[in-house]
Amino acid sequence: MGAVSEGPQLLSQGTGYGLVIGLSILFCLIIIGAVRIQKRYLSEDSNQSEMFMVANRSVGTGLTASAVFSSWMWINESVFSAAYTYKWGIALPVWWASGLSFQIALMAVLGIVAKLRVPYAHTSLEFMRMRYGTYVHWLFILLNLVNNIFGCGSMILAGAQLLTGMTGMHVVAACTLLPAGVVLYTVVGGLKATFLTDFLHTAIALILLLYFAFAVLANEHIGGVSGLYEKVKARDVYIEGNYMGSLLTMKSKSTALFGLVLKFGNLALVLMDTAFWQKSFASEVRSTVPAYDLVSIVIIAVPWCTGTIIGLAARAVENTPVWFNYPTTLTLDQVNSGLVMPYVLKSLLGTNATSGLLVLIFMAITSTVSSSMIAVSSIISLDGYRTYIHPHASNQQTLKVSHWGVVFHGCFMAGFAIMLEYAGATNNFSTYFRPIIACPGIIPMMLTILWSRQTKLAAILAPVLGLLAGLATWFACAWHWSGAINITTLQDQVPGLYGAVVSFFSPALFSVVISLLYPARFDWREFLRIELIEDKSAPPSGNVTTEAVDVVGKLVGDDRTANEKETAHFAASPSTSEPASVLAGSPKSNYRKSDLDDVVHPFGAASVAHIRRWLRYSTIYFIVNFLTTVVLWLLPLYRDWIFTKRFFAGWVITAAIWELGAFGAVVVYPVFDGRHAIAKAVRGMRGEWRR
Ligand SMILES: NC(N)=O
Repeated sequence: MGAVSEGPQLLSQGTGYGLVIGLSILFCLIIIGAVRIQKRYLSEDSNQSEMFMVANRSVGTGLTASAVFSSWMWINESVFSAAYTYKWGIALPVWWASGLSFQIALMAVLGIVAKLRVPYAHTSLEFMRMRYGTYVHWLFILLNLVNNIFGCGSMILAGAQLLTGMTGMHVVAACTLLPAGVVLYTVVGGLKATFLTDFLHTAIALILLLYFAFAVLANEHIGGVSGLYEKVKARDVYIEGNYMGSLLTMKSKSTALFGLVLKFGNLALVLMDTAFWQKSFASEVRSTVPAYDLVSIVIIAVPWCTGTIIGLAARAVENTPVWFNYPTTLTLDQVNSGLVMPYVLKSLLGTNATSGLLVLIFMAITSTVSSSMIAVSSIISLDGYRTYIHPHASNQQTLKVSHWGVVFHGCFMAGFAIMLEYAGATNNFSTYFRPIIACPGIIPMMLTILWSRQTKLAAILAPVLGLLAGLATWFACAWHWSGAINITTLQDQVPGLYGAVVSFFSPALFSVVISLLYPARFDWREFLRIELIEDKSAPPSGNVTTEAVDVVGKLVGDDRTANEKETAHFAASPSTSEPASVLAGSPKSNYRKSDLDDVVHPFGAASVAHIRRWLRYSTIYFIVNFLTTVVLWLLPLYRDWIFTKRFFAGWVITAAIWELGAFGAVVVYPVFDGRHAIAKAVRGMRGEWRR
C-alpha cells in the first residue's frame, strides 16, 4: 500500500469518505423506496424467500441483462484495463474483452439446460447435492466459497487501494466502508432489489465511462483520434515482448499470456459463482438466453473503448506539462494499482471528473459485491441451514438466515480484504493464483447437468486431483523457469498460465476415466424433486400440461435406455395446457419427495419445444462467439505489424460506438422492456396521491 499512497493526492480525504458514505446511504434509501413500490403496486414482496433469492423467477430480459452486465462489469475492465493498456499497448483491451465474453455465452447455455433439468433449483450447489449427496455438496460449497471469497476480496482490495491512492483515505476504512453500504441495501432488498440497484449502477457507470472516453478524446491536449495516434506513435518507449517494442501492435507477448490466464480466471468467476446461476434461475424462461447473450456482446465495449482511449491517452500526455505531477511519471506500483485512469482524468478533465471516477469505482464494486453477497447468503441459508440444520424451516426462517448471511459475508469480506492488504497481496498475484484454485470444479460441475454417466467418485476426485495437478504444475514451472519458488516467481505469467490450463482441463480427464472405471448412470428425473420453498407470494400451484413430456431425455440427446424411457412417465394433468404461463413465470408445483415414476415436469410440450429451441440457439451462439472473440479477432492480427493511422481511427471509433451500443442494450432497453411495470407502479402511486 505504501507505494500507492506515496504520490500526491488527486482528491481530498473528505471527498473520498463523503462519496463512499453518501452513496451508500443514497442507495439504501433508493432501495427502501423501490422495495415499497414493488410490494405495494406490483405485488412483489422481498420478505418471501423465493422472491429474496430468485426473484420469483420472473425477471425479464432487459433487467436480467442489466443485472448480469452490472455483476460482470468489474473495476478490472473499467479501470485496470486502462492501466494494463498503458503498460503493454493497444492489444491489451481486446485480449481483455475476449476474456470476458464467451464465459457469459457459456453461462447462457448452462442456464437454459438448468432451467430444463433442474427447474426448481435456487443455487448450482443444490443440484450437486441432489445428484451426488452430502460429500460432493460440501466439496463444491468449499470450491464456490474459495472462488467467491478470492474474487470478491481481491476486488474490494483493488478498489480500496485505488481509493487510497486517489484520496489518501485509509485503506482499512475503504475496505470496510465499501462492503458496508452493500450489506445495508442487500439485506433490505434481496435479489430483486439488487436487480434494480444493478440497473442504476450500470446506467451511472456507463454514462461516466462514455463521458470519460469522449471527453478525453476531444480534449485539446489529445486532439481526437488522429492526435491520439500521433502522440502515442511519437513516444519513445520500448515495450518488452511487443513487435518492435511498439504500443501500437497486436503482437504482444505479455498481453497474450495475460489474456489467456484471464480467460480461465473469468470462467471460474462466472461458472463457480452461484450468483450467475441464480440470476439465470431468477429470469423468465424466455429471457435467460437473450439476456446473457446480449451481455456477452456488449461487455466487450468496456475494456475495448475505455482501455484503448484512456490507457493510450496516458502515454500521449505523461511527458507533457499538462500531466498531473509533471515531470514525475507513474511508478510501476502505481500503474499496477490502477492509478493510470485517475491521473489521466485529473490531468485532462479536472477534479470533478476525478470525483466522478470515485463514483464509478463505487458503482463497479458495489454491484459485484452485492451479487456475491446474495450468492453466499443463499449458500448459507439454503445449502447450509435449510439442508443440514433445519430442513423444514419456513419461508420466514430461511429468509432470516439469508439476511444474517449477507451481514456475515459483508463483515467477512471486509476482514478478508484487509488481511490480503497486510499480507502484501496485489491484483497481479490474484490474477495468476486465483484461476489455479478456482478452476478445478468447473468441468465436473458442468458435467453434473450435461453427462448422466459422471459418477459420484469422479465428482469428488476430479476437482481434488485437478487442484493438486494445477498447483504442482504452477510450482514446477516457477522452479523450472526461475530456479526458485517464491512470491515473485509464482507471479510470473508462464507458470500461472500452465497451472491454470492443468487446473481447468485435467479434471475432465480424471472425471471421464474414473466414471468409466466404475460406471453408473443417473436418472435425470431425480432433479425434478427439488422442492420450491413454501412461499405465499407465489400464485397457487400451476397446471402441469397436457402431454406427457420427457423433457430431460430430449434435452441434449436422449441417453437413457428404452426401459428407462418406458418408466419415465412424466404424467400430465388432463386438460390445461398453459405454456404461456410457464414461459412467463415460474414453475409453480410444490413437490415433495415422491417415487420417480410420479415425478412430473412442470413444463408443457410447447414450453419444452421453446426451451429446446433456445438451447440450440445458445449453443450455436456460444460456438460462434468463441470462434469470433477468441480466434478470429485476435490471431490474424497477431503478426509483425503496427497500426496505421487509418486502421487506428476505425478501431477506436468502432470501440466507441460499441460502448454507445452497450448503453442502449443494458440501460435504454431495460426501461423499454419494463415499461408496463413502470407504468403500473406510476399509476398506483398517482392513484394513491389523489386519494
Ligand atoms: N469481469 C471481470 N471478472 O473482470
